Amino acid sequence: MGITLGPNQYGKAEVRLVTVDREGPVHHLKDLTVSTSLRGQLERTHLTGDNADVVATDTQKNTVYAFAAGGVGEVEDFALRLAEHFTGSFEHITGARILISEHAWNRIDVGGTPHDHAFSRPGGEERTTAVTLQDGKAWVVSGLTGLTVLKSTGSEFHGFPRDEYTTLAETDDRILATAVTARWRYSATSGIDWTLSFDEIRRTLLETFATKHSLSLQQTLYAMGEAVLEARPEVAEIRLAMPNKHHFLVDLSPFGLSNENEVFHAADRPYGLIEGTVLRDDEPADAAGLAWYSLPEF
Ligand SMILES: O=c1[nH]c(=O)c2[nH]c(=O)[nH]c2[nH]1
Repeated sequence: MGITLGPNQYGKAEVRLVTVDREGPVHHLKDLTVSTSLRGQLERTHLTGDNADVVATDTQKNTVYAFAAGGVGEVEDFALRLAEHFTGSFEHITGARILISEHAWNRIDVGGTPHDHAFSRPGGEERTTAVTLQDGKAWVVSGLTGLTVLKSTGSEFHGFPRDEYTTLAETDDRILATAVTARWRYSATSGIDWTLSFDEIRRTLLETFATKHSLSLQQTLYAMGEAVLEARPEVAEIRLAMPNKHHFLVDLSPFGLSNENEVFHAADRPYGLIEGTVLRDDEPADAAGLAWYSLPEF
């Protein structure tokens, strides 16, 4: 019986990086969490403790900060620069996975004017990118998390099977709420206006959620993915994870009151978790190859 080392990677997780880009008195902030993971011929350190091939995670962290000098630019380009640096500079490092979450800051509005250098943090949404570079081939999977949305009508759920454990009432008018996590794989790694693409995909996701009359969250998920693929040719595939943030009608009958679809309990847990991939016919599901391998959440 032999024992061998299987797939492995290592790096610095969650490097917190804030940059201030000064355009005279007007400051531009970038607030990122960057995780680096390197892959390659790393048997020596695992099997014998010989660290000759190990780019220290401390070095990886320092590289992230050093590369931020002079400007981060778009997160996709920053991640590609880092991945190319690590794989290009160290012979035994043949692959890199760089994850970046970008935390938004909005300018504080002072008397109707956006302030030059004071910002506020909008709620929990993040823009994300995951760049994978392996043996010279790169993939970009970008996305967003924490995009919390709710529609107070335009959602039904009925026609599901009933057995002895089914208590859920059928409804033709319910609240539909979710916090969207979306990740999409780009078909190229250059020649794409990343921010424009992100903004348009986000807008398409929101508009479809708002306007598609929903018979299930699954149907809404598919419609959102389909709309993105129809609108954005640069996207090869999109994966969505959407928790069903249940809003249950409160039984007011003990108080002699009726509830005309008006008073709800916003439940925390458990929640339905609806996940799905929407693909192009001409892009087989496994075309992603290493793009998705060991990505958190998918
Ligand atoms: O949109 C829904 N999909 C489900 O699969 C489901 N299951 C459930 O209890 N409520 C809902 N709602």
